[in-house]
Amino acid sequence: MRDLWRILRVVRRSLRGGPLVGFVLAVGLASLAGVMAGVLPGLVGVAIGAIQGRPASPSPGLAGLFARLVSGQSPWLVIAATLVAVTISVGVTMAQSRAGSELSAELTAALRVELVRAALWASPRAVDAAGARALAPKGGPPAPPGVKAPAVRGFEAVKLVIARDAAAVSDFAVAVITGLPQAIVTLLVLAFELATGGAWPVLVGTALLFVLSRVLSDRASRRVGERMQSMQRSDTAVFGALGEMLAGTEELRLLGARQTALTEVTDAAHRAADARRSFAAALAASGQIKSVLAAMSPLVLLVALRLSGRTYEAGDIAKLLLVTPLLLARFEALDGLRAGLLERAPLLASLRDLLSLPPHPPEPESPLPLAAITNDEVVLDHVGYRPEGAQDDVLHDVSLRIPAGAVVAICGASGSGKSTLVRLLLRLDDPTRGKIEVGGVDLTRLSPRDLSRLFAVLGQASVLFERSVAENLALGLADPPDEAAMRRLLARVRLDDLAEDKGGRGLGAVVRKVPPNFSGGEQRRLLLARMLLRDARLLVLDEPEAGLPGATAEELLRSVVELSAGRTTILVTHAPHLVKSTFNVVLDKGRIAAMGTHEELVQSSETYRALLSEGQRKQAAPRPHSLP
Ligand SMILES: Nc1ncnc2c1ncn2[C@@H]1O[C@H](COP(=O)(O)OP(=O)(O)OP(=O)(O)O)[C@@H](O)[C@H]1O
Repeated sequence: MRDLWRILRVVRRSLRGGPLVGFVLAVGLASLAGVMAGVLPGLVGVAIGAIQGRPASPSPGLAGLFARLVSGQSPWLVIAATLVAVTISVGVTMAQSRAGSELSAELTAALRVELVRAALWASPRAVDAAGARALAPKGGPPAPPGVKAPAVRGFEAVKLVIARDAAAVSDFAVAVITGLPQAIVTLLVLAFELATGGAWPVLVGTALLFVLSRVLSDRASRRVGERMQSMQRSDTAVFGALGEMLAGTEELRLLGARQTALTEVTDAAHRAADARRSFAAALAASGQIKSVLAAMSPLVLLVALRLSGRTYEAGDIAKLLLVTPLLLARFEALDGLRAGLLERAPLLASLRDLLSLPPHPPEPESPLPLAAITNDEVVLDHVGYRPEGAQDDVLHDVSLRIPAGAVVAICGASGSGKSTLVRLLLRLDDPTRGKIEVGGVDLTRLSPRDLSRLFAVLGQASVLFERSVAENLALGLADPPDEAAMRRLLARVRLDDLAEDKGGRGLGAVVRKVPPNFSGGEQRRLLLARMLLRDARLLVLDEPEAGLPGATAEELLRSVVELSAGRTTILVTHAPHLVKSTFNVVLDKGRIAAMGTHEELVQSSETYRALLSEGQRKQAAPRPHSLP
């Protein structure tokens, strides 16, 4: 229950309009519907008594008040009054159900917004881990055989939590918010009516019948909960498999692995179907126990009447016959909420877990404005980094000063720590030791939202989104640049066709990934244009030439150096000799092995020479020119 309230509290800020109005309306109508439901059997009993010409004995309850009001009136008038009351009751119930649905829709939307906010602001590593935790079995039965290793599917689980579980939790929250007052109010009204009418044994008998039903169906309810968890894990496996397959359709075709993929998805889908069937069977079994006991309720009524030792009129008996299943249903409703909380405990915990992920990087207590950085010199001061759970440091005691306006190339063999260094600089991860400063300001003193204004980035994982070229270029900019500025920049990165709308492609062309409609080189140039369009003070590029053939890579790197002139630029590259930067830093196994200009390093650094010969060997790889 605590999890549920905590989730609702977080969601409050994303509710549109006056969040209280929806809650008050839903709870108010639910309570009113509860009163009406409790009163109706008594009113029907009065009407039946009136038809028989034997008015019910007026008791102090609401039905008694009604009986006094209609006493001596014609039976038809009493029936008409009862019909009006029934109609009002139906109207209230419909309005309550509508208010509940609206509240549920609003809550679902707000919960999804908050979950997405949490996932976007938290560290991706933490989000992935939260997703993996959501998939881990929590005391239930083991996942169905064939369900994929959950640890690698954290993000898939997060997608499902946001898309599916948010709706399930919202529906349940509304059921609690409205169901609780409704059931309690009805029970109170009925208890009052029965007690004041002297029929309290009916209340006691029904309560005992409910306890019996609870004992018998407890095991069945637990089984429902376990099967539900199992079904959800199998669904996640199908969802994960589908996402992976659809993103890799071309790859699967080229590898000749389509049939394997289909078999895997078929397997997962069938296991999900089995889990669903098994859940449905458990649900039906638990429902049957309840319906058998509900069918026995008239028997309980007769025994209770016999015990009370009084004689009852037909109207009273009719009223009590209506009351017993109603009582039972309200006891069940209350218990259903309790069982629902138990069944949904893992779901609620996953949601709470995700919602309480702290933003990363955290907001400093007293952030310094960007203007506090008066020059763009970058200093790494004894920086070390060990990823969480790793045995060794990936970076060891790295100290480096990059003067303002310099273009510095960071090079080194694969795995030497180049990308890690860039991640620390951008605060995607934080150093485990040492600090990084720009213009004398420790990066941790800046507000995270200022980081995207300080750095413009072209990373290894930079992607274009499936939207127009213009939208891709303007993504994240508070003031979208005008068309002329975009065209000028496209021309500068040598995307003349796009700049001039040639060949049917221009700023409005939509980028597609599968199958791609932009070449690898064009995509990199677009990313370069996107980076340069930002009015950031420092440029950071992590292997912008990655995956491009030699000539294209060389041309791209030359564009980078030419276009970044004047701004402090940190460029991770495997081809430092192509950059002609003033300064190169050579990393080796997480340490700085050498620093200097290209000429100096060629003379002094064995590691650098090895890198160059490796890079040149790749470039000089023989190509077939013509067939004999
Ligand atoms: N989260 C992590 N857990 C464990 N090891 C990690 C983690 N992140 C990085 N590493 C390790 O740190 C080392 C440096 O990785 P990094 O990506 O920085 O290398 P790189 O120089 O950029 O390599 P490449 O040129 O191939 O991109 C690698 O050995 C990598 O396996």
